[in-house]
Amino acid sequence: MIATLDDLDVEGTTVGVRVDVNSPIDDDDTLADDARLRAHVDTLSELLERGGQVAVLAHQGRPGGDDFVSLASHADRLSTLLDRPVDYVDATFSEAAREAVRDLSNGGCVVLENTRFYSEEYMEFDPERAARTHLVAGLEPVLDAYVNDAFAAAHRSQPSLVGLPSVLPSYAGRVMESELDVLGSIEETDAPRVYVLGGAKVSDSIDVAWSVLEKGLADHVLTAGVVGNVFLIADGVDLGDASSDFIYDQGYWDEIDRAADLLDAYGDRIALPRDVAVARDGDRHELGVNALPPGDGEAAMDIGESTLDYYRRILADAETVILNGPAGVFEDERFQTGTRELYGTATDIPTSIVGGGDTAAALRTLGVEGFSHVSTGGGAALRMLTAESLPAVTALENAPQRPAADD
Ligand SMILES: Nc1ncnc2c1ncn2[C@@H]1O[C@H](COP(=O)(O)OP(=O)(O)OP(=O)(O)O)[C@@H](O)[C@H]1O
Ligand SMILES: O=C(O)[C@H](O)COP(=O)(O)O
Repeated sequence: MIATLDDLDVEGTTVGVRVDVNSPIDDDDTLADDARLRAHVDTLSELLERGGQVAVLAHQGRPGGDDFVSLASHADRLSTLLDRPVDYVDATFSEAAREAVRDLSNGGCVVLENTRFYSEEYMEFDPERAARTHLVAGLEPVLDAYVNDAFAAAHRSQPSLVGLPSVLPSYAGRVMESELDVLGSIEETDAPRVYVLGGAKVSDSIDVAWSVLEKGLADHVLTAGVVGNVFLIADGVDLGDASSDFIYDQGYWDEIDRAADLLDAYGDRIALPRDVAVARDGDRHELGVNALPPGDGEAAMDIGESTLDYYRRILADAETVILNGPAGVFEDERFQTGTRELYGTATDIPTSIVGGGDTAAALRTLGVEGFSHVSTGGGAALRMLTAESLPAVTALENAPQRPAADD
């Protein structure tokens, strides 16, 4: 059983809140998109309005990446979104950070520096070992409680996610709570249950497909995007050099064998595209799989109309649909049809759940709305959709005794 903000006596309490604001970054190293920050406004406002003092912890990017930047601009943006002053300190657990946290008054908020500026935070530990890291030792003395709202990072076993809840009374924030409510009960959703796997993360999608087919969670798996292309090749279709080279360059060539094994084991429940769209003379041009390979240099960039008809027929009987990854290269207007139509059809199904940060952004751009739930998580959502536990969630479940709630 995980405690929530309803169980926390907030007034006068100093709370470390782990959020996931890992976002696209502009050339000047500042935040380019605030969607992930906006998701955490409810949790942070509630804590501040209930008289808490909040120290925000988060990572941004990965060491070596162009988006591995300070959280200064995140703090600025958060101040606007929360409509109150938000401090920022360029330290995470040093004396300067502790001083900034101790200086908070009730209703005060400080953003600490990118947790991954410290090497331990980019390692995976078991919770007990994570509790003995510098970050946890440095922050524990100035925090009374810990709130984890970072569902999108909950598949990582890193100190700020599993170490702090080992030593502090711990609670799920509002984002975490709602994600767990929906994604934690996939097994309880009504069947027939259809998984739609698109996008470009082929290995992850094949893992999900294995798991949900093996566990009997999926009545059908519909493939699209690069995932669909890999399954077509695994099924013996010649997609031509452009698509094959792309799959090879992305490091997914070995996945073709895994896809073939999956087709051998569960082929009757896996649906493959019946046609694809390529760019020909500058326009979208659809080709049935029997007409493949496409011309020189033509890559399969989207699913076509006959695939959409086929998938719509399967979806017509579904009670629950779980979707991850776009059906095509939605960044190019000519190849948005598959994603817009397939996801649009899914909104008519009683329970429709979307996972994947890029997918959520694509749907916003395409104006497709009306799902039962759009997850803030990419990798974390995928893992939950296979009904597997997440280390940061387990850490919350095992967190120590907590003080009584406000009333
Ligand atoms: N047929 C295709 N060929 C090449 N790329 C494709 C194709 N179909 C989809 N894509 C690409 O897949 C990418 C998105 O896939 P991805 O798996 O990263 O989505 P996601 O799961 O929503 O993301 P995340 O897990 O990062 O939140 C897009 O950039 C899109 O252009
Ligand atoms: O964007 C995400 O999926 C999360 O913030 C986790 O980031 P990571 O994959 O770099 O650990």
